[in-house]
Amino acid sequence: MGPPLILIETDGLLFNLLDSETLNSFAKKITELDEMVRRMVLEGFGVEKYGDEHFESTCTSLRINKYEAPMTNEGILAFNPHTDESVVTILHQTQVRGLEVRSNVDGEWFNVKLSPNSFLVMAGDIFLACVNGRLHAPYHRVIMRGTEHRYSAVLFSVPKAGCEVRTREELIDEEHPQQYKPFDYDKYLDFICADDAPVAKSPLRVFCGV
Ligand SMILES: O=C(O)CCC(=O)C(=O)O
Ligand SMILES: [Fe+2]
Repeated sequence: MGPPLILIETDGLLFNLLDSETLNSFAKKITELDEMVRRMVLEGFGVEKYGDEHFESTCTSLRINKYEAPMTNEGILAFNPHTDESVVTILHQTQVRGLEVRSNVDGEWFNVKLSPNSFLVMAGDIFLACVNGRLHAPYHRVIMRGTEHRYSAVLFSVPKAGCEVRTREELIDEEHPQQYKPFDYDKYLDFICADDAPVAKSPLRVFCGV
């Protein structure tokens, strides 16, 4: 279950998304942030030499989500728990909170409190596969409460259609045995979108775990 895709106004930053010039410059800025983060991670793992190849094989897309106000203070699940099938996800939410991330330590869900001018950067399944599982792709969901609609803007970097995803050899060694077999991104999307897709904390592991 996901929220409807919309292009609509709201308060603050996202208000201007109706205006295509602002939308373009907003998308450009967060695309730059996405690129910077990805370069830093590749550098951090000492595989920056793959940067050009990596960027040539990926693209980005921006999605604006609207969540209807549930008109109750009981938490309503508005987006099922999942990890993103992206390389990197960059998320901005308006003043209505709702995003929750599950702690890797004790499994507790905690509310993400972003200041109005900040963005949340998360690794997705694809980055995990590229670096042999040596990043954490957070399990997250959206819980709605109260009388206000919620909006979020999310930039996903993803492999281009038909691109193979594989772990960089330099990141596989005795201490870090290979975690994922190479796979075709489109086939992974088919797998997670299928009616009988497994409900798993890491569908990637089910799909191509070694
Ligand atoms: O709207 C949000 O805060 C989360 C959206 C999300 O997780 C997604 O689009 O993958
Ligand atoms: Fe997500």
